Amino acid sequence: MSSLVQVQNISKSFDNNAVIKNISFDIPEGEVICILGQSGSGKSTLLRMIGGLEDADEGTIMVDNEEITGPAKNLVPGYDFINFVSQHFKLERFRTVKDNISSVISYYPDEDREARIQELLELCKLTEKAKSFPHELSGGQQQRVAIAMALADEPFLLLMDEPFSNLDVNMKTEIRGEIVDILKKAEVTVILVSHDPVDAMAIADRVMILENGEISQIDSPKELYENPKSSYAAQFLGPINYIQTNGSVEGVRPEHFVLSDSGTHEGKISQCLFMGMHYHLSVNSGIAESKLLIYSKEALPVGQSIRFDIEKGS
Ligand SMILES: Nc1ncnc2c1ncn2[C@@H]1O[C@H](COP(=O)(O)OP(=O)(O)OP(=O)(O)O)[C@@H](O)[C@H]1O
Repeated sequence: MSSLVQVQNISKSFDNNAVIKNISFDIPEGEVICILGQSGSGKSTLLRMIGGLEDADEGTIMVDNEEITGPAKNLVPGYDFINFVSQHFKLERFRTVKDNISSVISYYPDEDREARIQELLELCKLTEKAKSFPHELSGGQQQRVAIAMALADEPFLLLMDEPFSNLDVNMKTEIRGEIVDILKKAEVTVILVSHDPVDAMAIADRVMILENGEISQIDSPKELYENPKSSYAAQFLGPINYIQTNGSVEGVRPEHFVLSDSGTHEGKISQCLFMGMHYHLSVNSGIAESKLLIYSKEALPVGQSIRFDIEKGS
């Protein structure tokens, strides 16, 4: 797979405050990559520079072999082959779903436009809603219209800035699945910015962890989750315990502790909390300085001694 996006030695400061610090990475064509980081880590700034909406101080950005430059060099910032979807997507209130999509490609010849609209309605599961107005749609359906509009003129690159942050938790889970489907079928290259690790793990082929304007790690979600290279990356993706083994410290996710009467390790429960899917046990153990977080299917009494093994999958 060839690289569609090449970012080389990009830096950006605002008021002498370095926000992006000498970042380089490539994105292969067709990949969905998620930039994950805390608030203020520079995610949106990086995305906006890739889209040509913000000037970089140093470095180069290439998309499909074309150099991307910001507003300082472009009278009309942005590029035809790069589209944005943000949490503040706007649908025209007095236009139907079909007309909203159609407005993006009004310059297509009639026949091509109609064919493309039908394709997008089908891809985004909106065929039944073609004649509906935005206020007649659920938040998830509106989100899908926004994505159909962003895909309408067949961009090479789709940039999504926190597209799910206005949706409630239940809706988000459903929409996440639908969006994964749409993006994969559309075969478009996507950069998604999020501060939610669940978005990243569910949607992305690769995840970039951005820490204070620097890349902390880029890997597949599974690799990042199982083998984080820093405690920042580790904690970002979910709870992790640090245990001492053979003189070194190792990170172990709670689900890798398996309770067993004949387990190798021992500990004492200091707290047991019901968390829905399982109980969270806080456990004092000689193998860790801090309390361990261990999952249990059943409630266990505080003060009880337990034994457990560490079982890491491949
Ligand atoms: N136009 C600007 N002028 C001055 N400072 C800015 C500007 N844009 C961003 N910043 C600053 O740059 C830093 C990074 O901002 P950015 O929006 O890229 O972070 P982020 O990781 O996307 O944060 P969030 O998740 O909160 O959106 C912040 O400290 C922000 O205040």
